[in-house]
Amino acid sequence: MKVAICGGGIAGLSTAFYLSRLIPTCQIDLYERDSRLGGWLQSVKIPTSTSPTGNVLFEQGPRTLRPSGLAGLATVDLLKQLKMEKGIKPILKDSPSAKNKYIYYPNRLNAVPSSGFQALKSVMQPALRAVPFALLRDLFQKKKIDNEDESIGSFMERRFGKMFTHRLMSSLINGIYAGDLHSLSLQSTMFGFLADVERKYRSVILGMVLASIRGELLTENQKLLRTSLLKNEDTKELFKSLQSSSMISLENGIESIVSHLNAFFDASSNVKVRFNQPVTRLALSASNEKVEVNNCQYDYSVFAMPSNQLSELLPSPAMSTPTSSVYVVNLFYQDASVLNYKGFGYLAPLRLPNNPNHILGVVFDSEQNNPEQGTKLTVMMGGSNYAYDPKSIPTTPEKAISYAKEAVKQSLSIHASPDVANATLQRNCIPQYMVGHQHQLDKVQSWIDDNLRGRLYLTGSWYNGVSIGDCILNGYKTAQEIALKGQ
Ligand SMILES: Cc1cc2nc3c(=O)[nH]c(=O)nc-3n(C[C@H](O)[C@H](O)[C@H](O)COP(=O)(O)OP(=O)(O)OC[C@H]3O[C@@H](n4cnc5c(N)ncnc54)[C@H](O)[C@@H]3O)c2cc1C
Ligand SMILES: C=Cc1c2[nH]c(c1C)Cc1[nH]c(c(CCC(=O)O)c1C)Cc1[nH]c(c(C)c1CCC(=O)O)Cc1[nH]c(c(C)c1C=C)C2
Repeated sequence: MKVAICGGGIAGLSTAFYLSRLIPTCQIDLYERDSRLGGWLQSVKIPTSTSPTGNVLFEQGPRTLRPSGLAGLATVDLLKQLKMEKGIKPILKDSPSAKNKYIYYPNRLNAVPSSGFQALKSVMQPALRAVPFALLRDLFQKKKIDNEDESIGSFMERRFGKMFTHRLMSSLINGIYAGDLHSLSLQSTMFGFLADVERKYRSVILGMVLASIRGELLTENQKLLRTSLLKNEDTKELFKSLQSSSMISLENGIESIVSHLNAFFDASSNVKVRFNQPVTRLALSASNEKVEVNNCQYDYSVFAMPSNQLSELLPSPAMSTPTSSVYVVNLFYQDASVLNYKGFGYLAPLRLPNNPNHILGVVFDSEQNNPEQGTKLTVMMGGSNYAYDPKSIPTTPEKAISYAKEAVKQSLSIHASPDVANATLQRNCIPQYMVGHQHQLDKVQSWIDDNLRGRLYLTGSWYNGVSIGDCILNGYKTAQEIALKGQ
């Protein structure tokens, strides 16, 4: 069997890895248009004399992995298979970094409640005073009468009221999708399960408790994937040991996953990585028995590229997943005491007054991984605001760094200048699953089934889940489906 995997981000890489393990006789060609693998996984080490390690490790993209849930199980399995468990830096659930998340509103940090009791106390904070009333409101709200998809904002306002939605939920959506919760689909984002809970139980708060107790939060297919992943005793043991952690980071940076995968492919006889080879042609062969990628024929192909490539390569119905762009500014201070907060970081609500540079939030990186023994922050700017106001995109990295310094001065009272600063504009980096995303995806999938005889698989952040864990899980699932067909 021959398989082409199009795209060398974490989605394509994990698909290639699992397929190579499931079918050692399968010849796998992985096409990547760039000279590097990893896509948005971008860890950089910048030399500096201000750190005892001689450099400072910055994440220009993702930095944390979720070890819980089905996507978390797939992540842990991949880390175990790659023998990376020793490099895992767990962030324990009861640590300040996990418990302390903040909302910046209107001009101060508000600690997000991490327990029921704290939720009641949150009336004392401007950003969160609606929380207790929002939770009460949900208990008496009627449920939606139809099953149509709606925006996260519409759902949250209906269940929990406007203030809770604007101040807390819009911040959270900034911190995951860098998006506008009034445009994003409830059904297709990580909150999709809430629609099912409301349909079945009316109250979301009560329903989540009952659904979790009854094991209803996973579909039958997901339960099969979980059983399959847990068959590996080593994975099961590592997964169990990480359940006391809310997140994990990796000692040598998130991109170390890519280096381990690359080393695996170099050592394997059945995976060929085609660097600097963009996929420019994708079609069913004349015999209808093969799929052609560029000028080679394969039994199956896996599409792990941005959805805008779909309409360039196939006459399928459009899959126009919009995207948001984020300016990522990394700051390092040799002084470990410049930050007066312990926690994961803070997020800003969507329409924060006096936020001309569209600050989305700041990650307190040195709280999670601090070999440099200083203070490390990542300021993220833009998101949906850059789409509404493209002129606000900083025209140079220096400008972005000055905006980031202004933000940490205003929000964290950090007046010192950073010893090392790094700014990267990540254009079109986070897919925006708009209302109706799943309906669009279904149309494309049925076109592919009809016109490519099911020989093309879609995976990646553009389709069903933006987290690294979602991409790895879908890579595992896709490899299993191809292996099943190849039997
Ligand atoms: C700033 C930022 C912070 C994030 N933080 C987190 C986090 O903390 N935790 C988390 O779980 N997730 C996080 N994410 C999300 C996660 O990083 C991404 O969703 C995920 O990496 C996407 O992987 P992918 O393989 O689907 O796509 P991509 O990484 O986009 O990879 C696609 C690959 O396809 C290649 N390609 C494109 N077109 C072609 C072509 N025609 N031919 C050949 N190759 C092609 C590209 O060069 C690229 O290598 C973050 C994302 C960003 C941008
Ligand atoms: C300030 C902007 C952003 C921060 N992270 C991201 C943006 C745009 C991107 C991002 N972060 C996470 C994911 C994966 C989502 C998932 O499905 O797991 C993505 C795409 C991880 C994450 N970040 C926050 C949460 C609650 C999560 C998911 C759950 C988890 O892993 O625990 C919130 C959050 N993000 C940022 C900050 C500063 C912050 C909270 C204070 C940065």
